Amino acid sequence: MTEERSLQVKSGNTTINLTFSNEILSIAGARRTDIPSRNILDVALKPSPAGTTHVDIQALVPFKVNKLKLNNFNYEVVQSQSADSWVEFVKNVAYQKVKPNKHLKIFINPNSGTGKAVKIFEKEVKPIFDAAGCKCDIVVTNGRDDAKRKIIEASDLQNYDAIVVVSGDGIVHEVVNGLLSRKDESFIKIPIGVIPAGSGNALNVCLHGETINSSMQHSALTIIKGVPMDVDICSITQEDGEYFSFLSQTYGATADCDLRTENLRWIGDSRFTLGVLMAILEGRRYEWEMAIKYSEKNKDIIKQNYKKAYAEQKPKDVSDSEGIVKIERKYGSVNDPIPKDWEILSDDIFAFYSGKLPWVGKGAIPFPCALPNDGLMDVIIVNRDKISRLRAISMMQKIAKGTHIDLEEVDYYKVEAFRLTPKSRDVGYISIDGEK
Ligand SMILES: Nc1ncnc2c1ncn2[C@@H]1O[C@H](COP(=O)(O)OP(=O)(O)OP(=O)(O)O)[C@@H](O)[C@H]1O
Repeated sequence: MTEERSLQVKSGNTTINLTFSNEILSIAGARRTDIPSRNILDVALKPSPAGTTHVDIQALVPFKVNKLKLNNFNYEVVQSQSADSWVEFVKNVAYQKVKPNKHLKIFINPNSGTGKAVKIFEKEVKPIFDAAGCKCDIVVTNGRDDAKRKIIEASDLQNYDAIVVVSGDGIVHEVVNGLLSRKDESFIKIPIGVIPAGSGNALNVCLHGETINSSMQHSALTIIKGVPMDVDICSITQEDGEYFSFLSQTYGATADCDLRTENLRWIGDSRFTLGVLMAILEGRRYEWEMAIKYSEKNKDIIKQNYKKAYAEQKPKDVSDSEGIVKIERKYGSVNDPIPKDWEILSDDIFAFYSGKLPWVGKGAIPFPCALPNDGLMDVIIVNRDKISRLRAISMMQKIAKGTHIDLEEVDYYKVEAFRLTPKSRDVGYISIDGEK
């Protein structure tokens, strides 16, 4: 319970008490009551030329279903001597756990999703960052790897409180890879925030859930007031070097549904569904060899462990977060011999999907037991000869709710590492975080 403070202000012809108690800003007698305090962005005092003092409150208030709207409240203050301390008090409570007035490095991909990222940022997001007193340094990316290159080359990263991407997961992937490719690992502690302007926006769905996934205002608020959390990053070696992945690694129909439908970008996220349907109807078969180090193979145990870990999760204080402090590479590289305790799989598959986070997009939660920092990857393997076309369609529908893992044709594992070798380079893509 926070200390009671009130400020007498005029609203039209009535005098009202602005109070801030019990983490609720209530405006007694005014139009609006019970505005959650966490949505207050900024409070300021403004002396008018005539000598009266006004208090300006900018707040994100609930609007329609699952939306927020930026509102300005302006009141004339009756007792101006208590106004300063009231404003200070409200600011302190509204930004209890996070730094106010953040300095943000922002990357906008103008070609993300349906190509509206710049407009979305200018109209829906920038006014919120401005209201919260954030300083925005904006880069509009000019092509593949531009964001990655700029992160590697930046000499001023220490000046920023967060890196924000206005894009899909592709620019998040580039930022992660840029940070981890820097020589000075100290800067990789910077939190990454996301405004979902792409087609899949998996990271944003994982942060906000599916219902408010498309609310730019919620995403902006998370950047302003969210507490950073730790997420494992996977290290991947291919013949041409090392990559880092925060989201997923996939081969088979699950990779093709994204990478073989790039030309259908204009239809939005339905292209992924269409892509899997095409793979099922064509009866695609993917030949491979897989060496895998399991951590847990039993689905029931995986589910129980997940429930336990989830129940024990506690909100963390911002100061607890260490960010990415050190890269611990446990399993050598692609040219090393396969360790003895790994198992080898070689039956043809329909899909292999490995992930660090539950959702890979709206309506697709392939890894319902994923924990962002358990040091393990969740893996699905669908054997080509065990699943019929009909069951493959049923599996696809069940992925929307994460119940596909109960199908007997679907293997669901927790793994520490794997090595994937497609038999032919002509069949199918390998996709890392949705990138080729
Ligand atoms: N100016 C640009 N023109 C074309 N492509 C760009 C540009 N800037 C960045 N890119 C590339 O666009 C690719 C896709 O970007 P992004 O992930 O933002 O959108 P998306 O694919 O629609 O969303 P999602 O990854 O969530 O499906 C990235 O690989 C990125 O490197």
